Amino acid sequence: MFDLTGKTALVTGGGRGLGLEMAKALAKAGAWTVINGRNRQSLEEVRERLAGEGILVGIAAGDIRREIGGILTQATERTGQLDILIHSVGERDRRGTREMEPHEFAELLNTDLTAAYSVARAALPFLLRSAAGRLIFVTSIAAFAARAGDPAYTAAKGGLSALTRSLAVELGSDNLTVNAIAPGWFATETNAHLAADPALQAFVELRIPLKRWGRPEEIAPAAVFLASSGASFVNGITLTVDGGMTVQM
Ligand SMILES: NC(=O)c1ccc[n+]([C@@H]2O[C@H](COP(=O)([O-])OP(=O)(O)OC[C@H]3O[C@@H](n4cnc5c(N)ncnc54)[C@H](O)[C@@H]3O)[C@@H](O)[C@H]2O)c1
Ligand SMILES: O=C(O)[C@H](O)[C@@H](O)[C@H](O)[C@H](O)CO
Repeated sequence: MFDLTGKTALVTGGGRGLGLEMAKALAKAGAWTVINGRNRQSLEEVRERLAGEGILVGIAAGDIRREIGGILTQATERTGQLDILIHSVGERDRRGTREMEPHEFAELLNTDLTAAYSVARAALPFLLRSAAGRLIFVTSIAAFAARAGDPAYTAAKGGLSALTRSLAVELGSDNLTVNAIAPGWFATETNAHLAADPALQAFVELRIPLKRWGRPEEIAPAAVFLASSGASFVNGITLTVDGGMTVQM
């Protein structure tokens, strides 16, 4: 039910963090998996490291905001198909409303929301040719619950969850489903300084029912599930993986 043999997957932002964890899991489930990032050299290093662990992946270097055509060409080079697209790129710019100029707000929205639309649109011809195409966005619990002083990221992720519903309704079919994953607080590289901060630990214990940060690899099973035939009738959802943080009063 969760076997991805014969599928080809592209994970944007797959060179590190949650994207890398999801890519590894797709590859282990049998998909030919291609990781995207901006820096070819660092993708090559990741590829070599994974090969040492017995996980073989392809690479597709390029900036998703400008080079999606070339990224898709690289991603489909080997198999001529693309069945699963996990769009994990997401930048943060945590400046409050008093600090952030409108053009800076627009820039983050461009990276986190508009580019997601462009990536999805460019990949559509491939995904629709698949017997069971899977478009999966990576949003955030910021889509449902705001933290103070983070207007652009909050708006972008809220928009991305809405875009998930919109595309699921417009394009959903036996050939394509559109879903999202909303991670909560994960101790990824980007959050390492926060995860190591003892002052935040009390907050984590109070606010997250599991009383701890998510381990990066704990995001991966959600991706495998949504990508698999096991999720054939799941369309338009945002699957939250947050240790219960957003359901607690
Ligand atoms: N880490 C968390 O706790 C957390 C929580 C909620 C949501 N998320 C979301 O999950 C996703 C992954 O988060 P992460 O913490 O692993 O991120 P990260 O910053 O560690 O990794 C993102 C990767 O994307 C690449 N990237 C950035 N811009 C790009 C571009 N324009 N083109 C191509 N590649 C680009 C980066 O180089 C990096 O390798 C993001 O969308 C983020 O918003 C993360
Ligand atoms: O991408 C996100 O949505 C964020 O990374 C957060 O959810 C962090 O994990 C948290 O804010 C820790 O500071």
